[in-house]
Amino acid sequence: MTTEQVSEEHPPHAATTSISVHGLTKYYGSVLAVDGLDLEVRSGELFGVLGPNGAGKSTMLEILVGLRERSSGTVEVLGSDPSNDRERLRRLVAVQPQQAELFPNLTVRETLRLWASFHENPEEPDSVIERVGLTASADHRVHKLSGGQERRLLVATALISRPELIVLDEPSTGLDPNARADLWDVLLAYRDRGGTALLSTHSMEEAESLCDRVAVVDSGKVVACGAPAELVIEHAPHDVVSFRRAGAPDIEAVRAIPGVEETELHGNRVLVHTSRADEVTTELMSMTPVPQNLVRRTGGLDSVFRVLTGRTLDDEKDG
Ligand SMILES: Nc1ncnc2c1ncn2[C@@H]1O[C@H](COP(=O)(O)OP(=O)(O)OP(=O)(O)O)[C@@H](O)[C@H]1O
Repeated sequence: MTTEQVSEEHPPHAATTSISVHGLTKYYGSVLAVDGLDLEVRSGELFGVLGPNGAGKSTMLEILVGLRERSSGTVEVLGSDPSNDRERLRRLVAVQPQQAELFPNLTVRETLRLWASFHENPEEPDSVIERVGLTASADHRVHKLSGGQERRLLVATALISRPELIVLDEPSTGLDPNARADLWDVLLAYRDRGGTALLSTHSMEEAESLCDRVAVVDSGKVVACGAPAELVIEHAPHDVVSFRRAGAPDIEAVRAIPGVEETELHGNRVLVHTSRADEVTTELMSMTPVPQNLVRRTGGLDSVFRVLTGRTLDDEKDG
């Protein structure tokens, strides 16, 4: 694709920042859902908001696209305040909520023709169908599609308006690994054509595999922001060797193994942080009793989240 095609597809926005949020706060009655949140999304990036259930992700996205009023703070999306300039943003921003509804008896092509009719300068439905990998299913009715195909059709309904920005709330929840990978390819291709995407997720794998930059949120606040690899190097550079807590070797003996930097009890697991995972694993396996269900992994965004909040991405907000 040439540079001219890119700019034709998504005329560059004057600023290089697509979304700018400062001190965003949202109360539901006495519940503080978003707590002084700051965020900046650059044009042309795939930006992830990563956090556990209840962290305030959906609330934040809804405020950004003008579906919900904020309690305080400033928000600028593509140069507009979503509270005052909904009409303009409706033309430039496509939104995919957690639960979107399609008409089950329409075919894929009919669905996209219908969605195209809502917009002034839509894309050609067949071209979008091809881009999301649904050409072979173009005449299939929506109720016959697999979960992954349906999700790609939803993204297609968002792409049909040639949005400058696409906002997706947990786009791959409930999909199997292959369907997720297909969906990620569609989003990456959109980004490569010059589009900007903001998505929420509670999957560290999705954030690591898909996103250029990630804001890690907890209890309505950004606790870290950056490229996934940078966040891991900064906050969780060690490997983690973990094993079942029940029947584990004496924890003091584990701590005494050369190379063990830190040990942690988490749920029913013992977590051992080390930058010498080979030697530590060998030592652990020679102990009595032998650690059970031993797993070794390099630090990832889940470790970043745990280091910064003391909880895991699977924890509920008040869990
Ligand atoms: N309409 C509402 N009325 C009252 N409280 C709400 C409402 N919507 C969300 N909340 C509360 O606000 C907090 C943030 O919820 P929100 O749905 O924004 O988080 P989330 O990170 O998107 O979680 P999930 O992944 O479960 O959707 C939670 O404590 C939630 O219970």
